[in-house]
Amino acid sequence: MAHLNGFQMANSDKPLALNPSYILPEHKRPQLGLVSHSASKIPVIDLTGYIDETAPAPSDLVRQVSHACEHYGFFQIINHGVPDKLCNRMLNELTLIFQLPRQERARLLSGDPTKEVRFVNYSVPIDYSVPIDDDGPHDKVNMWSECAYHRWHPTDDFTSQFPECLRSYGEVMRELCKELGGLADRLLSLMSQGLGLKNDRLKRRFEEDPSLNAHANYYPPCPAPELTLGLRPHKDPIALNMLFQSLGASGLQVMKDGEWIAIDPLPNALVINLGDQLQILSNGRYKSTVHRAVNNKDARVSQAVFYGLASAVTDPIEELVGV
Ligand SMILES: O=C(O)CCC(=O)C(=O)O
Ligand SMILES: [Fe+2]
Repeated sequence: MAHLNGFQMANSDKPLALNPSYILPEHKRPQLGLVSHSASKIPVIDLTGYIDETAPAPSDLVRQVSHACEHYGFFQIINHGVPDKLCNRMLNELTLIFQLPRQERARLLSGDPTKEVRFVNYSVPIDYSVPIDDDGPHDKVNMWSECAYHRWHPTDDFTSQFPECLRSYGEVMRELCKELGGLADRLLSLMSQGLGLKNDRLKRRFEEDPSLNAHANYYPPCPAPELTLGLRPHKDPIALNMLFQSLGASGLQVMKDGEWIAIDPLPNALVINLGDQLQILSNGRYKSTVHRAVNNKDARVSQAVFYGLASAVTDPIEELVGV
């Protein structure tokens, strides 16, 4: 990805620079030399031929998904049925929205979570408390990233609220999200089957009270990846994340058995991870896992498409209680 020298955060009239507000205290730094880049450490699951979520899936596929959900909370999928061209077009359009003049992004900058479309970065005060599993008081340090939040939906035109400057990004997202609705159904069916439930059990539960949000993340080129973080260690509070990442820069890292493992981008793969809601719905069988994003000398983008329940409080699926 091209170097964007001179990137400006939406609310700053100066090019982004490594000032003390981005530098982590020593014990919070990412220690990149200790991170494992072994591709085999996080499962890669091939979904070839799995098209109809209403039919029973091959038992080996169900086993692979269930094993990944129980032991990692993260896996990558290939041959997932979402056209690769569309995924790449979306990542290109996403990159372009962070090349918009910063004044255009500034108009959409807001810490108000009720706004349907908004940009955020860590120097904008948030007027609500985000339920994240944080590992300590480094709140004063800004993360080296900016994000565009918006709703998504497989069939509604969620882009009708988008301003003109997001039109082209919105068009490709709308097309992509039609596909992601189907992918989410297939994944939830595999997970339901892995839990010994009816294929449509999780899907039906989500449909009672759905929440659909997308986070388009931009990590600007960083002169000192060792001293900064793009996203602090956290678990996703919602149920399911379908995550796209740009090729060429590795940034996503997952905590497993006390070690950070990089999920280096794989061509045409999507990263799937579970959040706290699926851990609860599965009565603790499936795992929500701590992860973070680190920076690179080059820019990196990712698109996190979250699906889950709107309510902050949820119970395990009834059939899984007391078994
Ligand atoms: O950029 C990434 O790969 C991670 C994004 C993420 O964890 C999030 O948006 O919650
Ligand atoms: Fe996350």
